[in-house]
Amino acid sequence: MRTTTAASTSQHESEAIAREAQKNPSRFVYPDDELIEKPFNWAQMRRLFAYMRPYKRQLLPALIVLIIVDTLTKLSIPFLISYAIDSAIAPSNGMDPSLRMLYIVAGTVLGLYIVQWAANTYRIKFMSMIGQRIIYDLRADLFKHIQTLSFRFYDKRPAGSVLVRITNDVNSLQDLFTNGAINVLVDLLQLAGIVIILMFLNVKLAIAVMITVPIMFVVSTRLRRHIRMAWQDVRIKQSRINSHLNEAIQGMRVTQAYAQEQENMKFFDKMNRINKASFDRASMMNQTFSPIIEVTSAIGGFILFWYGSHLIQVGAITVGILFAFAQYVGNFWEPINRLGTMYSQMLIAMASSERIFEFMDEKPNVDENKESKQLPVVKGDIQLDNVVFEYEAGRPAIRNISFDVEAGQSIALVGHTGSGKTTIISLISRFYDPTEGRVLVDGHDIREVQLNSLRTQIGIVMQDTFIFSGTIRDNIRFGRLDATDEEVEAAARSVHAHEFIEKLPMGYDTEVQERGSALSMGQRQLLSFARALLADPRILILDEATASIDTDTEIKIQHALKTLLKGRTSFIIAHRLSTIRDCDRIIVLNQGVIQEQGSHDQLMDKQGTYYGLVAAQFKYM
Ligand SMILES: Nc1ncnc2c1ncn2[C@@H]1O[C@H](COP(=O)(O)OP(=O)(O)OP(=O)(O)O)[C@@H](O)[C@H]1O
Repeated sequence: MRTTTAASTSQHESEAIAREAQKNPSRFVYPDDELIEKPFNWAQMRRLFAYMRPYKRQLLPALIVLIIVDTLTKLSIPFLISYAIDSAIAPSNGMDPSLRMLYIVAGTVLGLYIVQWAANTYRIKFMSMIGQRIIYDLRADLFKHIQTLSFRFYDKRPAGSVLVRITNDVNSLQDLFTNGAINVLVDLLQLAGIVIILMFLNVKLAIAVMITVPIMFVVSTRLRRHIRMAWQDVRIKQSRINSHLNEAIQGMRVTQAYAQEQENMKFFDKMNRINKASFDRASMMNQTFSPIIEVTSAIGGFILFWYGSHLIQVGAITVGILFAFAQYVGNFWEPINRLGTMYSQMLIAMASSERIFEFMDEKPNVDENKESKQLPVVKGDIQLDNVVFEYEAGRPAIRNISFDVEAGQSIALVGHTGSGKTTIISLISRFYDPTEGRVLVDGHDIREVQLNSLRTQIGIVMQDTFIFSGTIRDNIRFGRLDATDEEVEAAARSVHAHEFIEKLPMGYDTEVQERGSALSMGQRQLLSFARALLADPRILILDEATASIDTDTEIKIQHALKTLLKGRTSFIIAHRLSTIRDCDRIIVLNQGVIQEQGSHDQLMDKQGTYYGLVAAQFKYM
């Protein structure tokens, strides 16, 4: 009954969500969240199990010992008991019952149980240790890889959906590695052992009790696909919740400022309920495995005792053999049941590993190859040669941009919002590759040099300065990790950050929270100036970097900027045009093309777009 209720509730909700999704698609649909249906994939399993390879040496001997101990004890105990029944309790050959023999067998069985218990305890401990290491490796690999992925990758995906793959998807593989993998071997071996022994004891009875196995196999095979799909659906719902949570937490200030908490809660609640319904459905399907096994084992038990007692009556088997059969058949369902659980675990692992490997196979759009050479220390000449760039195919953000910048020059990029300023500096930093044309630094096409050697020579100060959790000192030192404390302080002094840092409770050792929420925008900006100065790059990019600094600080910083820019090629994007007056050249962009360029005075004389922008700013001052 419950299945129907949960399923119909979920369907009802899904329809409601789908209707809302049509009205507001961007909040629901993430491009990588479509249900991917692929057949059970051995290549993928092999790839996953390749993570066990480094531990092969530790794993193999322990595995062999454990398998032997566990399987042998499980297989020999019923045999011993059956022997005790037939030769010590109720001898079928007319001899007297032997109490001594009974004690010996009972003692041996007890000993075997103890050995089995010890082997199992060791197996669990050992596997959980190895399993944790494998998960650690997998997570490290994934993180290492996503760090190499380009801006295009992150443009397409919400941060939460990336997060969920590193956390949830990797976690869901834990069970597979800590319990599953090794159990499969033990269980398969035990099954084979039991079948052989049953056949050896009595072929007819063995066939009779195993008649139910093919029926069970067919039923469970049919269930497979549904279970796998259901678990994929759960992951998708979870990914959506996480993506939404991430967005909600980041946008909490805006939510509270607009008093939209209730609206947000309603939205979250809906997603949460859908997630729960999806989980209920999947786990319910999962649970159908056990009842199938139980019913089948009950039928098997009935056949055993019905046909077994008939065989005793006709003298084909002894009571001891029937007892051994009962024990073995009991032991037979146990591994099958576990294999069923294991199969579900594999299905979950399939869904998760599919998503993990999808990320791992994602190639960085901005890549280097074996021929990429180290960019030598540059002077700072920059050339854009007929550059076109499209974020989305067919919609160029910039078109046919060409300009030459000599080392040491300062260039301002000016233009209305969306005119392509940030795009140009993203191309110079090689966050993206041009769709057409080339970007050259000191005559080297930047696609042909190693990324690291390029980026270490470029310093970028963005408007939305990223402050990491850690001390103020750590944050400045992020520019150059081997800088001494004195160098950190000197950089801070040069950009007038030292004054406010000194006033903080612990000075340079003050801990700033993630994203520097306890610092003002202007203070964060000063920190990033110090960070850039410390890095001492040949090329410096300031993207709206002075926008959040008050006029008073700005005057101070203008001097600091002069020091910062001296001898470096620099690109400055500023809406506040007073800050770029002294630049060697001002490039005015309009809808992705260069409209005019020249010095401040030249452009003012020309009375074109730049003149219009300056006049407009004056008017509102
Ligand atoms: N990640 C992106 N994906 C798709 N389109 C983008 C992306 N980033 C920018 N664009 C588009 O490219 C064009 C140029 O954007 P760009 O950010 O370079 O403008 P900008 O001059 O720096 O604007 P602003 O002054 O507002 O920062 C715009 O039309 C913008 O919508």
